[in-house]
Amino acid sequence: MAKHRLQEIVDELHTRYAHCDEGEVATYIPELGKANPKDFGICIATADGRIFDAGDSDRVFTIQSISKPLTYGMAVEAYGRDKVGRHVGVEPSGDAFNSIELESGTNRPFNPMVNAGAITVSALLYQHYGSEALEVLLSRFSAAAGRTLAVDESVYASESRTGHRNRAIAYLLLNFGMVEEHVDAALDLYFKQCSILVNSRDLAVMGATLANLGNNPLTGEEVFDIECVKDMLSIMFTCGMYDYSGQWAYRVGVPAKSGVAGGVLAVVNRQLGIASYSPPLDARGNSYRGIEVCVDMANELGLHVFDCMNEGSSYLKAILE
Ligand SMILES: NC(=O)CC[C@H](N)C(=O)O
Repeated sequence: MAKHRLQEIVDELHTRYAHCDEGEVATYIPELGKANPKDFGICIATADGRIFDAGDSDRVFTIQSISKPLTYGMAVEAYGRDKVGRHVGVEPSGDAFNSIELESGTNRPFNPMVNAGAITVSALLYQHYGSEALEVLLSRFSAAAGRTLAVDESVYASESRTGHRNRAIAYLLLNFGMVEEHVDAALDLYFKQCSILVNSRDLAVMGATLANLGNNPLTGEEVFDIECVKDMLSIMFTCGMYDYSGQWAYRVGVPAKSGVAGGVLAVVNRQLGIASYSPPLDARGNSYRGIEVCVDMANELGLHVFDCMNEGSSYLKAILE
């Protein structure tokens, strides 16, 4: 039987970038520095539950900032958009992910995709769920991935021991009333959510769950409320790749989120979850190969939301038939 076009493309892209050695593995969280820079996995999950993968797509790594859109969706679900909006904005910051800058006038973090915004969101979740927050979060992430996920205790301990900058950000947020008391518990939740172990396949299925309006296409489980999915994807589109978000929208043109362990998750609305894993990062903290793979895939499959091949998603629809 002929290879499916999506299997062909993941295989081609894996071969194309297999020997690329650009980028540096993150070491500011010491445990992340142990990653093998050669690890490289790509996975596509379709909104109707098919999987196409290549390379080390089963290799686990910590989700890091790719947790941020998921916790944001959970907070919007728990509190509603207005209340969450009083604590965190929706504007791209144009700054690095760990910037201490807050929005002038409101003192809110710019958006939930940078650390300041994500810590605020974790604080809201802690306030809502108390000591059960981690369990609630793990079960939601697991439902999105379609398998039981767990925290990598050594990455968590490593970040908790060295995360002074995030601690400073959290106390600044306390000073401005963006987070309330329990700062240390909120930070602990944030460090743990970043340390959840996933593989590229898990991320792709999470992406397919978002693409499929919040319903996991492999398990049939309703994971996220449809209104929250709209908010999650909007913010991933404008802010998901930090200070590369403008270029990403220009070159790839779909919502996405990266993490410092080397994961990238992209979503083609109603159609695909795309994930890659490659630990070496560029200067902005995005996986070097992850960006290249997504740029090429977007060009070759006409994924960009404004691509002329993408009229009514017809090109991809035909491939998916
Ligand atoms: N960009 C990232 O993935 C950052 C997440 C990391 N846990 C941090 O807070 O620094």
